[in-house]
Formats: sequence, structure tokens, C-alpha cells
Amino acid sequence: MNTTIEKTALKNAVILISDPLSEEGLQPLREAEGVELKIRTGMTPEELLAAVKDADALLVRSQTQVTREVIEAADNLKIIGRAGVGVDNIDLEAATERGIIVVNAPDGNTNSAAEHTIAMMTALARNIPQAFVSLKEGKWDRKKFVGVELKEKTLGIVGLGRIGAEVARRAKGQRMSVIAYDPFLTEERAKEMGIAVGTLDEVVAAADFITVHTPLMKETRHLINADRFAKMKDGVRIINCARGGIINEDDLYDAIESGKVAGAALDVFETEPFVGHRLLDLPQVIATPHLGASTIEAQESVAIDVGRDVVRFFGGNPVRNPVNMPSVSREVLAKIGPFFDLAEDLGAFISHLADKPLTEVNIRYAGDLAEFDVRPLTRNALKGILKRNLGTHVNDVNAKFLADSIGIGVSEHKTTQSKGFQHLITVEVKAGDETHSVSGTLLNGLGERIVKVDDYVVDVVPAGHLLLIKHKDQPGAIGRVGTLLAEENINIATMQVGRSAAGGDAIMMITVDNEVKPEEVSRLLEIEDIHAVRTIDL
Ligand SMILES: NC(=O)C1=CN([C@@H]2O[C@H](COP(=O)(O)OP(=O)(O)OC[C@H]3O[C@@H](n4cnc5c(N)ncnc54)[C@H](O)[C@@H]3O)[C@@H](O)[C@H]2O)C=CC1
Ligand SMILES: O=C(O)CCC(=O)C(=O)O
Repeated sequence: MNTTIEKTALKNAVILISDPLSEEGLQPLREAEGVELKIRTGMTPEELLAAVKDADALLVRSQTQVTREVIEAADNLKIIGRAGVGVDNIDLEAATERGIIVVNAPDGNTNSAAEHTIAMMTALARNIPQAFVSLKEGKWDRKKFVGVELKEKTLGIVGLGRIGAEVARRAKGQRMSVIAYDPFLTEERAKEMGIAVGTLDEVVAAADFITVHTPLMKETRHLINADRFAKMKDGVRIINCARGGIINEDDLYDAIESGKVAGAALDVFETEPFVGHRLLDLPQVIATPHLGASTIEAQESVAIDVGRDVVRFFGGNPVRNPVNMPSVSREVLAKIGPFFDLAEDLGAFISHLADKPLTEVNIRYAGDLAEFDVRPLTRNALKGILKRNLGTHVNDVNAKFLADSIGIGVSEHKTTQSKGFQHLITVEVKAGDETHSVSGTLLNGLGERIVKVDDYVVDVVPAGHLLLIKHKDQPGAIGRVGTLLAEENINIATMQVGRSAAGGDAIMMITVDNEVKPEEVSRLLEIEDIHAVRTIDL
């Protein structure tokens, strides 16, 4: 029986911390019994490969590059915690393939990053860093550093997620007009926020200042490039406190040199550390070394958030901020959580019914369950199906990935019609020309029940050693099976019989106290009218 995540004792878990994390933030981990914290910041890539070998958890900020090589070098790794938002420094595909869950801390640094963006925009508008450097050099130059006001200027925001939205609120406080582009931004939400919405090209064309707040992904790499600079107003100012790479740095350099762009404020860069780059030689560029989240408050908050998720994980509890598996709200989890084991057991059960390789898995959720996000249940069902052949390295993180990679099509269906049950899960598999299905439910106070196998209605607890026997509905068949099992000293705990029609095809579902061996299965198959025997160990 499993919960959402494989239960792993927290005791003796080795937690490797490879970037500086707030000491206060590490308290949840320090307080967890038996944890060994290994704090090794500033490692070379080779040192990291060696240090990660025996780690159960790896906690990072943005500096550590968690590459496929790192993930493959980690024999025990189960969870990677990113104390911050962006996970572009983690090879998510490699982590998912290995069944390693990745969690982040998406909320803890929103405020700090938004404040830093506003600080950078203001500093850019008023040339504050350049003026300060000049003053330190003993010059009292007031003419050179005449700036522009923010008031009544238009701020274009690309990516209106957590940070983008906070920046919008603050910019309105500066009496700027805000126009934003985000694929998920609706007119209604924009109206509620008192901002305008536009396409990316409309936003870049309308803005006096442009700030980007998207993740770095293949779709957003070089989103702001020479073509986009050409569409901007002359004298536009650019701010990037999100990720280097969203703006093409070479194109930005050219746009500043040509006078199209009046200045840029950069906190993040395509390659970090960003030292000695020609962009830094331009007087119109101001920069900070990735400090958006570097406040006492944000660092404490993100470290606490990932620390708590690691503790939850090793305690066998659902994590709050998974990146490579669906996250569901606590309310939904409360509703679907009780069905995790049932979904996995139905998957495990049906994996014994097909002889040929599976090509399709269809999972139907009926009754109350149809109202909820059931993706975690689907993953559990897939885990149950796949672990028979793929073993224990299948878990909720990689079950869907593994199914996809071996070409099994997976679909989810929901209906409120549940054939008299309050909730019903049906797992159907297709394998060559065979189709099998099993339906199960949770009975109040009685736990899991399998209520249907293929076309046969049954009432079986999916646990222990089960024998599924397909036979012809004939007098004596049941007695002969009972006699043979007795001869083999196999005790029957429960027995269920189902049939399509009198004298037609029928099944026996027998729970026995001990495992049934292959030679005993062969003897059962010798009984007349028995045409299939499956042993199912759950
Ligand atoms: N400088 C720093 O220290 C920090 C940087 N960050 C970075 O800031 C960025 C934003 O973080 P959050 O707001 O927390 O993320 P978020 O996930 O809340 O928001 C990202 C938004 O970008 C939108 N988006 C995705 N693709 C887009 C596209 N092609 N065009 C326009 N919008 C698109 C999404 O719909 C989403 O609304 C991330 O890159 C994150 O890594 C976050 C914290 C600190
Ligand atoms: O860890 C940091 O300080 C960087 C934060 C960041 O870039 C993020 O959360 O995406």
C-alpha cells in the first residue's frame, strides 16, 4: 500500500545543500529527527558529482547546475528542492525519468523580485548607479545624469504571473499606465487590475519601459530579439529581473549602440556569473548580480518552504510545490487522497490480466470523483500497472513519463453516472486484440473493493494473494478447484463467483493465504472447463 509518494523514512536521509540557504530557513530540516545535513556550497562540478552520490535530497538555489550527469551520479536521490522559482538550472526531464521529484518555492521571493524590478526601473530612469560612480570618482556632474519620470509613462509587462502582477500593482502606484502580455491574461483580469492587455507586439510597441517576467523555456528564449527591438518606441528602456536568455544579449547590445534602446537594467544573464561582458561596458546599462531574491525575508521564506516540502516528502506526505508532477490543492487532495491506494491496486490487479504488451490505458472516474482533478490518481493507477514489469523504480513522478516512453496511450474520462456507487474507478487496458477492465470503489468503513472484473460483477478485497480463474459455468468446477487447492495445502480465505449467463463463461476470484506456485497453476489448468488461471499478488 502506498501514499502519493513512496514512504521513505526521514531517518538517515542525507540532505546535500549546494548553494547558500538561509540558516533560519533550514530549521524545519534541522528539527527533523535523524537527518544528516551536508552543507557544501561553492563546489566545482566534479566535487558536486562526488558529493551527490549518497544524497537522498539535494537543495539548491540558482547557482548549482543540476544536469543529467549530476542526476545520474546520484544513486539515492529522491527529491531536488529549489529554494526559489526558476528551475531552468535543473534537468527536469532527467529527474522525471529517474522518478526524482522536484519541488520549488514559488511564492517566497515574489515580493523581493518585484521590489527589485521597481528599484532597477527607477535606478535606470534616474541614472542612479552611474551618478553614484561619478560622485565616488570625485565629480559633481549634474547635467550628465538627467533622467526621465515614470509618471504617465507606459510600462509593458511580458509575463503577468506572480512577479509580473506585483510589478503591475507597484507601477500603478508610480502613476504609470500598464499594458501586459501573458497567454493566460484575460480581459476580465486585466480590467480588475486596472491594466491594459495586448499581444506581445502590441505591448512592446506601446511601452516606454519593458519588463519581462516569464520563465526561461524554449518558447521564451530570445523572446525579445532584434525583430522585437525594431517594433519598440525609440528610447525605450528594458528591465530583466527574470532570466537571462529571455532577451537576446547581442541584439540588446546592438539596440543600445544604435540608440533604439535608451538603457537597460539587468539582474540576470544568459551565462552567470556574468563578468567581463561587453554589455557591462555600455554606460546605458546598469546591472546587479542576480539579486532579485536576495533579501533576508525572501531567503528565509524560500528555504523554509523547500525544507518543509522535503520533510513532508520523507514523511510520506504529499508535497506542496511539485514541479514535475501535478500539484493539487489541499482541498482536492483531501477528497482524492483516500483513493490513491485503490487506484494503484486496480492498476496492479489489471497488469496481471493481459498477456500481450499494453498499448492503451483508459481510466474512468465516476460519481463524486468526477468533480475533481484526478491526475494524481491516474499516476497511481499507472504506477500499479507498470511496476509489475518495471519494478520499484516506477513512482508517481515517472509513471506517466514511462508510460509515454513505452508507447502506452493514457486517457482519463469522467462521468457522474456511477452505477449506484458513490464513486467508482475503472481501469481498462488494451493489449493487442484483448481488452480488460477492473472497477473498484471504497466502501464506507470497509475499505477497498473490486466490484467488477471484465464483465463479471464481484466483491473482492484487493489485497494479498488472489487467484482469478476463468471457467465454464458447470456443476463441479468450483468443487474441483477447492479440492485441488486443499491437496496443495493452499487455504482459501474468500471465494467469489461471477458468470455471464447460466452455463456460459464464468470467473472465480479466490483469496488464498499463501502464494500459488506455477506448478499449482499448471495443475489447475488441467481441470476440465478451466481455461485461464491468473495469480495476482497485491
Ligand atoms: N531575479 C531573481 O532573483 C528572480 C527571478 N525570478 C524569475 O522571475 C520569473 C517569473 O517568476 P514568477 O512570476 O514567480 O513566475 P510565474 O510562473 O508566476 O509567472 C510566469 C508567467 O509567465 C507567463 N508566460 C509563460 N510563457 C510566456 C510567454 N511566452 N509570453 C508571455 N508570458 C508568458 C506565464 O503564463 C506566467 O503567468 C521566472 O523566470 C523566475 O525564475 C523569480 C524570482 C527571483
Ligand atoms: O536563488 C536565487 O537567489 C535566485 C532566485 C531566482 O532566480 C528564482 O527564484 O527564480
